[in-house]
Amino acid sequence: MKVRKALTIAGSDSGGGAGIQADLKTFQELGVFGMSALTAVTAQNTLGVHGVYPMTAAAVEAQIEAIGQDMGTDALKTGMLFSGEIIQSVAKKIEEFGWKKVVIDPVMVAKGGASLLREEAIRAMKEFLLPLAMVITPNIPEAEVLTNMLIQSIDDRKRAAKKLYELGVKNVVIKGGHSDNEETLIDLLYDGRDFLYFTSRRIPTKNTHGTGCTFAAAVTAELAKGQGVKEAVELAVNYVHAAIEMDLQIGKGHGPTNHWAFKRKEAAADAIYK
Ligand SMILES: Nc1ncnc2c1ncn2[C@@H]1O[C@H](COP(=O)(O)OP(=O)(O)O)[C@@H](O)[C@H]1O
Ligand SMILES: Cc1ncc(COP(=O)(O)OP(=O)(O)O)c(N)n1
Repeated sequence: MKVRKALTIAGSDSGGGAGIQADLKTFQELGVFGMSALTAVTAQNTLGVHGVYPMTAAAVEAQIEAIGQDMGTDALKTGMLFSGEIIQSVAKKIEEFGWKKVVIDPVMVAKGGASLLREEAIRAMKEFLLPLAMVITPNIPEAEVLTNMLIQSIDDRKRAAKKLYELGVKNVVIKGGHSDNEETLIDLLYDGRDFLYFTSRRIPTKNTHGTGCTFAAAVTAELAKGQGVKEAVELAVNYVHAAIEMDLQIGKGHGPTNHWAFKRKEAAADAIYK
């Protein structure tokens, strides 16, 4: 059996719901071997971010180098990158190792409002990282920052997706969690030619901490297994939906999602149809 590998380059969430913890749980659940390069440690729980302690760019490079020199990876994702300097180091290493299945989750702000990316880093992200992306997965506020646009309608989102594509990203997913529709959510995929709409029911819950990380990690895991972008995004939409639907009720604030849920749902469906 060939073991598929996926790398996350992201920050640590001590609360376990977002960041590298969410990524590694998702990789494991989807059957790929997870590896990590840490960009920052956050002291975080369901109530918010209480401290951010970035790694040096040299430490981030050394971790990626260690993985690239020995194990390699079938796909990678980036999450919290914190500074322009770290972004440049990450982009340099991705190019050096010639990695192509690159998923960029342009993490900027945590749910409670804490900044996870310095303002000066946005330019570096657009200049150095986005041209290397096979897939980018911004939420609506992140897409607004990256395109300098106000996004209120689906047509705005389509225009923003085209702008991001023009920056060199091969596939753009603008997620719909922050839209004002209380019934349904649309995650939109643009591949430079067609728009695809993944529609799901909005689940009324405050326990959505780490949904963005989990979504991008699921896309990465599927790409690592050899799936196409459309199939990977479709799986990610379903994976996150199950994780929100069967929430865990942990903590006093915005609780984490349930990374076991997707497999449990699949197992239950298998049992029914046996
Ligand atoms: N309340 C919800 N019910 C169902 N799906 C949701 C809900 N909130 C977010 N999602 C899904 O979670 C994923 C992440 O969405 P979004 O909230 O836009 O990103 P982020 O977590 O990065 O802010 C998307 O697939 C979105 O459709
Ligand atoms: C360490 C770390 N990385 C990323 C995030 C943001 O995660 P996201 O999935 O966008 O979830 P919310 O913060 O919006 O719940 C984070 N909080 N911490």
